[in-house]
Amino acid sequence: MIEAKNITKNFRQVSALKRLNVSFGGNRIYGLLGRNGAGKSTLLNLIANRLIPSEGFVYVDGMPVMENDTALGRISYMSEDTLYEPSVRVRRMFEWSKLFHPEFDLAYSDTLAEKFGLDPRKKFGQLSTGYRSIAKLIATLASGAEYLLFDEPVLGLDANHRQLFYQELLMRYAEKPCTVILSTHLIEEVSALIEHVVIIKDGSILLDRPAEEIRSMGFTVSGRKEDVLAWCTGKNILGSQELGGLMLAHILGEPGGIPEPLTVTPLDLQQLFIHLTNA
Ligand SMILES: Nc1ncnc2c1ncn2[C@@H]1O[C@H](COP(=O)(O)OP(=O)(O)OP(=O)(O)O)[C@@H](O)[C@H]1O
Repeated sequence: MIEAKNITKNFRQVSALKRLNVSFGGNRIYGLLGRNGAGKSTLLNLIANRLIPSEGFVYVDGMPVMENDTALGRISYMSEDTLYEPSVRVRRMFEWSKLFHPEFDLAYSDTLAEKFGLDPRKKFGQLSTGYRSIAKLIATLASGAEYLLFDEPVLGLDANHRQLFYQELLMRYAEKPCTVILSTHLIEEVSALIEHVVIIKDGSILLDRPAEEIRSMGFTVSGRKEDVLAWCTGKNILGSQELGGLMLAHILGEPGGIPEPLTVTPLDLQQLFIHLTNA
């Protein structure tokens, strides 16, 4: 279990995290969501001991992460920042990772490199933006760590590579149980993967719930515009979309008795996110 207890992080005038308490564990896939500047990267950097909290502590399986190689060895963190020298070849980067993560699976990283079309003989600095992300993704997927942290993992990846990453992540997760934290703005793309949602707003936790529970907080009703509008009067509407004569309305609460011509589907995570983080 990763536990962030009473964490405050100040950068001069900016208070990035404010007395935040959150935990991640139980071999689940977490979606760490929040608008730009909410504090997601700061939280991940604190968990991975790349930043020191102004107040509070981070524990991994009961051990403080600060200057604790055993605790840190259980975490593999793919961050937006690049820690690798441009002159390092990709294969060498994987070999170095094995020094820190003894369970690192070099055969698996080679297989992944082939699947993504990444040439492991290339120097890190010669890679395109997308392939730099891919090299870092592979290093985390193959790390063998118990906790896999991804900060904007698919930044710069094309649609095919994004899909491949999600597939490989699920395969890795199925084969070797681990706790995954995915910080991303692509909510629709990851909503099927996420089992637990943590939303940060202005440095505090706004929502920390199983995805299933969130989906049952509301529903989406669709049908002919006039039927939807008539039925929705007086309901707690999060938002709506129109296409031709059809309309989708996202509503908080229980569906109750919905008339025949309308269709009900589970609430979309992205709609709820927009509603909760807009104010
Ligand atoms: N090194 C730093 N120095 C000063 N301020 C910082 C630093 N790092 C982060 N901040 C500030 O802390 C706040 C949280 O930033 P953070 O990068 O954690 O947000 P985020 O949720 O990851 O945002 P995004 O989705 O845009 O990447 C922001 O106001 C940011 O400007």
